[in-house]
Amino acid sequence: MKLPVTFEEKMGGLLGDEMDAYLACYEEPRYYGLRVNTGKISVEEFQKLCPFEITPIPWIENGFYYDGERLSPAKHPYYFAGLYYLQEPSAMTPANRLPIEPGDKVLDVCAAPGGKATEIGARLKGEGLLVANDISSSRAKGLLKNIEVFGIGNVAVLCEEPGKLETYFPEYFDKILIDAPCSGEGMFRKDKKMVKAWEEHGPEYFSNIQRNIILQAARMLKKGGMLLYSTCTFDTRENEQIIEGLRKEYPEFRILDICPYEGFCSGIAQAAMPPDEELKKTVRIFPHKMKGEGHYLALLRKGDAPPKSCLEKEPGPKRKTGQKLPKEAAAFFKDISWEMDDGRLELRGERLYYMPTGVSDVRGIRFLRTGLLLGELKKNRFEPSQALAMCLKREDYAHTINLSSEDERVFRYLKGETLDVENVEGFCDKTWQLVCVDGFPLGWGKACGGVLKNKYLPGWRLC
Ligand SMILES: C[S@@+](CC[C@H](N)C(=O)[O-])C[C@H]1O[C@@H](n2cnc3c(N)ncnc32)[C@H](O)[C@@H]1O
Repeated sequence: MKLPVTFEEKMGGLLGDEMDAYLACYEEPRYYGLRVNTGKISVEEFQKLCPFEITPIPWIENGFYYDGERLSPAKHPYYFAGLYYLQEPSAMTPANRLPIEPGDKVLDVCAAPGGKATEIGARLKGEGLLVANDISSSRAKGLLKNIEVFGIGNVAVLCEEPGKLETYFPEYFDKILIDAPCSGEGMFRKDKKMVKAWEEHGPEYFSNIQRNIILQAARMLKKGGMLLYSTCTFDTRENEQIIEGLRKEYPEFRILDICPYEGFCSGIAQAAMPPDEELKKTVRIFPHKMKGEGHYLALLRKGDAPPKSCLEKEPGPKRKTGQKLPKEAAAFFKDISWEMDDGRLELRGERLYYMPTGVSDVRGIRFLRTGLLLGELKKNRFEPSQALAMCLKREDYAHTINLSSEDERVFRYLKGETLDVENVEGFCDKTWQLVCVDGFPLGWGKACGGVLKNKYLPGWRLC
């Protein structure tokens, strides 16, 4: 693979004797990874169920390698059921090493398409709040879809400049993840187009953006909160020097140790002026040292106090919009076993939402979604949403049609076709049916005279 000369010179300076081993990696195939959605299934259960070969990624409890040259896990029904996300192994590390607790308020500043936000959402276990933001509205649409497929309902998906966000969320979040836009040097093997992009916009260009984002994020973090900064590039201007810039501006930020793995390399103390030994606590992932394409990560705490779990001690602003379940929806929700808090219901036009606790008013911010869209009120009836289907467990809803992943009707359902379901266990005429694959919800159908009218979201259908 042809690499830019200036890039090779720089890497030679960074790696010294290891440069030959690093360059040899470009002759090897790239790594493919799959991350289990622990919000839907345990790792053990998934390993039993998984129909193709996977091998554990040693530093990520819910991460696995698969042979991406031979297999297409994105075409399997379990992917549509949100049981896993496909992600390059080293890119799994930032969200994995940010300690998330259910109940935290977490901001993912640069979240699209959701590789880290989906993991954060799974680890919140439905408690607390995930604010997933991306400046690009087209990328934020993909982010929303991935969050919905994963069944994450305690969420706000925003599409805003971090500089504007900070006026709404001063010292608001317990945890913040910045997976910064970067020159992508760790992506060269995975995607050759990244080399050309690097030549157009290199480390100098991105470091200016990163400097601003990290300072804006710092102001949105509570005292005692944790911030994880990551890139998929090797240049010190985008990595250690960004951390150093933050600490010069806000000396209360302390660098924390990151849960180790034998293949991790230390950050580079000499990248700072004067050299800063603390930077050695930050982590570099190089492809010649471990089976991942390349990443940098730094974990920091703002001040000393431990972060407060926001929910019990500090309930969010009381919302005035809470209301009783509209009568059109009440009949439908009798079949759902959730205990719902009426105070969290919000009707906007015809759309009914279930709001997370602790979310502040986001009027004035560009957003794609706040809360879980439950469904829409039509003339005297209620249509449940795709997002609701993905949030449910099979046992949460009274009427389910469960098909085996080997049943060809699963693929026909995903393509949007009407299905013959009269002989399927659980079939019940004239009701909304939750269609499941091996017990995991895929979407809705409406039973009518022995057939199932397909209500799988048109934009998600298999082509
Ligand atoms: C490395 S990607 C994020 C990948 C994502 N975290 C994931 O794991 O799927 C960086 C993202 O930052 C977004 N971005 C670029 N400039 C930004 C800014 N100033 N504020 C917020 N997001 C920005 C880009 O649109 C891009 O989606």
